[in-house]
Amino acid sequence: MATIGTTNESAARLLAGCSLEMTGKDVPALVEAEGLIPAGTRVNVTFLGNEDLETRVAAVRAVLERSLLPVPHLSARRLRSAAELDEYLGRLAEVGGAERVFVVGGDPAAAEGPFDSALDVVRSGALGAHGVREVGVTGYPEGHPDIAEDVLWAALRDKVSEIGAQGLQASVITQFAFDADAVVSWIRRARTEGVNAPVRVGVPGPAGVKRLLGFARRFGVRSNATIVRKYGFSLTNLMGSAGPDAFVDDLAARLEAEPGLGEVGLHLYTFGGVATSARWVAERRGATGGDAR
Ligand SMILES: NC(=O)C1=CN([C@@H]2O[C@H](COP(=O)(O)OP(=O)(O)OC[C@H]3O[C@@H](n4cnc5c(N)ncnc54)[C@H](O)[C@@H]3O)[C@@H](O)[C@H]2O)C=CC1
Ligand SMILES: Nc1nc(=O)c2c([nH]1)NC[C@@H]1CN(c3ccc(C(=O)N[C@@H](CCC(=O)O)C(=O)O)cc3)CN21
Repeated sequence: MATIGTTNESAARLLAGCSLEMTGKDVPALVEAEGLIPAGTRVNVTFLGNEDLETRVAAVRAVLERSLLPVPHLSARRLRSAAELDEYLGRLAEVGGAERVFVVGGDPAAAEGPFDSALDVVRSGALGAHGVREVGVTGYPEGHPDIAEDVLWAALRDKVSEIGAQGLQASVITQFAFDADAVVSWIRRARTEGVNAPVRVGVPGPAGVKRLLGFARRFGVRSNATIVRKYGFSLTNLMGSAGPDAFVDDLAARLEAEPGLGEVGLHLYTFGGVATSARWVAERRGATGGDAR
């Protein structure tokens, strides 16, 4: 059927440019995934509270050594001083991994240093000074448990316009979600808010159902029974694992039915399963006929 064929093509396109995410502890998994991840793939490196600067830099180097593009995260509230921001960006520039960063506010309820929000980090001017050219920021298709909707939209507009004013390229990665409909509505709203930066839709890679629902609870991501069943979870088998197959097909079909949403891609939160996610993308691309770049 023609419609299915076309949808498969757009799913393949989403998967072909898909970015991944890893923590400092995932370097062995990245090594295991060697050969499965196409050169030029963006790999985000998280900024967890329980990892230090050299662990993060080592992960960025591991990404670079595999001809992949590192996107190190900076967590505004976790930075204890402007000097710490400078030191990390300096180390990233030294190893050749400072071109792209992703800036988040950070989960701590209060700032541990001078930066209360991602915008504060952008405004410091430190990014461009260290050679950053692309700055990613967050998006929340289903809202944030502790931040009001109007505050989130104002923050997004302000960040994207400040990044542009500094001559840098803005992009958005959304918090993971299980409901493609909510995601598409959010992108539509972003465009009407004047946010025209490329959006990467965040979705969990294949992982254990219990683990995924645990992370969803921890980060305040909506996961009611209807939505998660549609996503592909089996709630009667919590020991099983679930992948985003249905979500990606659904998203691809919706994007195709609604051209004019601008540049939209995919981002996989791997939650400790970099190799599993890389294998899943490789298999799905094969299955849907997507070509390697
Ligand atoms: N979406 C993602 O992939 C990730 C999201 N986060 C979390 O998202 C939250 C906000 O980060 P951004 O979206 O970059 O917002 P942001 O830094 O652009 O801030 C937006 C507004 O919310 C306030 N804010 C920032 N962090 C907050 C927090 N933890 N609790 C309450 N208010 C906060 C800021 O002062 C500002 O007014 C943080 O909790 C952050 O840790 C953290 C890591 C990854
Ligand atoms: N609000 C919010 N805060 C975040 O920190 C966050 C989000 N949202 N959205 C998704 C991304 C992905 N995040 C993460 C966080 C931790 C691991 C992780 O593997 N952590 C462990 C294992 C913990 C466990 O198994 O429970 C670790 O080794 O630290 C992976 C992705 C952080 N992210």
